[in-house]
Amino acid sequence: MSNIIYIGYQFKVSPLQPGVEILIAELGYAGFESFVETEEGVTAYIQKEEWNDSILEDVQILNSEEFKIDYEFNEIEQTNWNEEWEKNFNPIVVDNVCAVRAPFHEKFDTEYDIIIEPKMSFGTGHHETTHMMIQHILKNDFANKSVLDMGCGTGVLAILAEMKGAKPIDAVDYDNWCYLNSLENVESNNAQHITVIEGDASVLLGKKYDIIIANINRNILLNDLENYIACLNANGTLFLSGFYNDDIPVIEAECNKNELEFQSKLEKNNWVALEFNKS
Ligand SMILES: C[S@@+](CC[C@H](N)C(=O)[O-])C[C@H]1O[C@@H](n2cnc3c(N)ncnc32)[C@H](O)[C@@H]1O
Repeated sequence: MSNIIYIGYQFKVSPLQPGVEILIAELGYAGFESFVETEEGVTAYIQKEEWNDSILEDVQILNSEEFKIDYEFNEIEQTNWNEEWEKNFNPIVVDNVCAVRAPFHEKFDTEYDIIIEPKMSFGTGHHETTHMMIQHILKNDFANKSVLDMGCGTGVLAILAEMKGAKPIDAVDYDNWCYLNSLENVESNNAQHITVIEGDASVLLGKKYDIIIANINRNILLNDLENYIACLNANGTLFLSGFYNDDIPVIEAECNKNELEFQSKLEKNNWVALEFNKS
């Protein structure tokens, strides 16, 4: 881990809001792993091997009449990521009920208290989509339900599902960092019913679940939805996030095609999290 090379990009954004918020969301989906807000915008870090020039083209597309993005970059060898994280990761509490924090934060007086080891996997609860998926899980009955958390990141959603009584739970991510970080977080939270699996939709063949949670992105979801739905038991529930309001028609059409019925929607800063049921 100590010799992973990261490229740090310093983005200047004007005006800061909503520019920084939109930029962080986009960079997260493009593969950047951590963000430090600065007075001028944000510094974002990506593993050198994940880098490709088309990412900056995507960022340029974000330039609009409302805000402008300039950037500079420097290559850094990251040796103590935790130090950065400790300086910048604030705990969050969702709906006064569920805290997501690092081990070095003080414990909250909440019904659910999730500890995320300070690494770089997506899923600290700060992103709108994670936040809304936590809200969906909090609102629904998970007791004794078998659950798949597809694209588990830190494993935060699988851990909350277990805290709500779900079992057994599979937490799947194709990224080795996320796989390792989820394993660590499952242990830190003393979760007993979660199996962490490194892989993509191909590992789902022949599996069955009562509830599937997938917070990934529009294109992966459209590509893999059929595989997820094939694993969903009759009367099962599918929660999807990682896309915007504008993407709902195409996601909903794909779900309807596979006999899923729309149930509910959460929305935050134009990101959405949908609930479907299988008849
Ligand atoms: C937006 S993050 C969500 C993380 C976490 N579930 C949350 O809600 O915060 C999406 C995760 O999906 C993983 N992912 C992306 N494409 C995938 C695929 N085809 N199969 C499995 N995991 C994938 C990424 O590595 C990333 O950890």
